[in-house]
Amino acid sequence: ACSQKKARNAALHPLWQSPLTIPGGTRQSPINIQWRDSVYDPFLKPLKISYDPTTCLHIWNNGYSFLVEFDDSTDRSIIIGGPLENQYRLKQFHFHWGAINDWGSEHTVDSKFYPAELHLVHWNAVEYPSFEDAVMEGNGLAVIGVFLKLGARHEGLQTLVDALPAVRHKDTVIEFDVFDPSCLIPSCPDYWTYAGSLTTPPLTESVTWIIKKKPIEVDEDQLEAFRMLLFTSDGEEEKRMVDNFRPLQPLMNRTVRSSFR
Ligand SMILES: N=Nc1ccc(S(N)(=O)=O)cc1
Ligand SMILES: [Zn+2]
Repeated sequence: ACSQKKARNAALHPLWQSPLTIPGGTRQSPINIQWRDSVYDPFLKPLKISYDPTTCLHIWNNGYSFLVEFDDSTDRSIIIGGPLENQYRLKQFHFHWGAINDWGSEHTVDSKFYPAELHLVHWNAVEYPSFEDAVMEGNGLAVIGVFLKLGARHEGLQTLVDALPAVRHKDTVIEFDVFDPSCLIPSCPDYWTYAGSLTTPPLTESVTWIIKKKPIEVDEDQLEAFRMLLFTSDGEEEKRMVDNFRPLQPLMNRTVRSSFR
């Protein structure tokens, strides 16, 4: 059994091989969201999202996902309201997905996996001078999670999908100068929120998670386009970029709040 575990572990991408628990972690992510255990909080405000599409910079493959990065030197693309004390600046968004449609998301709802999950990463530029500083603070980051489900083709996502062949290998980048990520966020205002962490190293417990209740629909070809990306650099033995999600973490002493009854 031990040698089997070693073999299975060796099959994992280096990022997820290390014992993925941080000592003393009490608010790790992702978690299963048990709908019936979430607590409606009438004081939660609607989340206000205002992105400036011209703050979009580039897409790059960083070896564990593909990231669309934004110019976060000003407050042009921000979110405010919801569970947040002040406004947070958009820095990047990325996805997590599976090798097949049965899994791929990081969070689950009533133990159901979605084939993929979008993360829009924001940082508290009101209280901290940089993203790197905010990553170390309990209220430093706010990440909006959006589930992707198999269905109709998503026209807004397609502009991203068309660019993916250009970032197939790790550490490749392509300029991407106008994109409004709000087209990837469901119009339904309902969300769950809880205190959590980054789901990849440094795994710091600095994230206010805002998980949208409604998924967006994407089609099979669009999911397949994610799966043709590679973890590996040009010239290395190819390893398909799939199953780049962290295992579920214990809820411990946390309550998931809902913005809806
Ligand atoms: N180092 N930056 C990171 C930003 C966001 C995430 S996640 N997957 O929690 O949104 C992980 C790492
Ligand atoms: Zn993520």
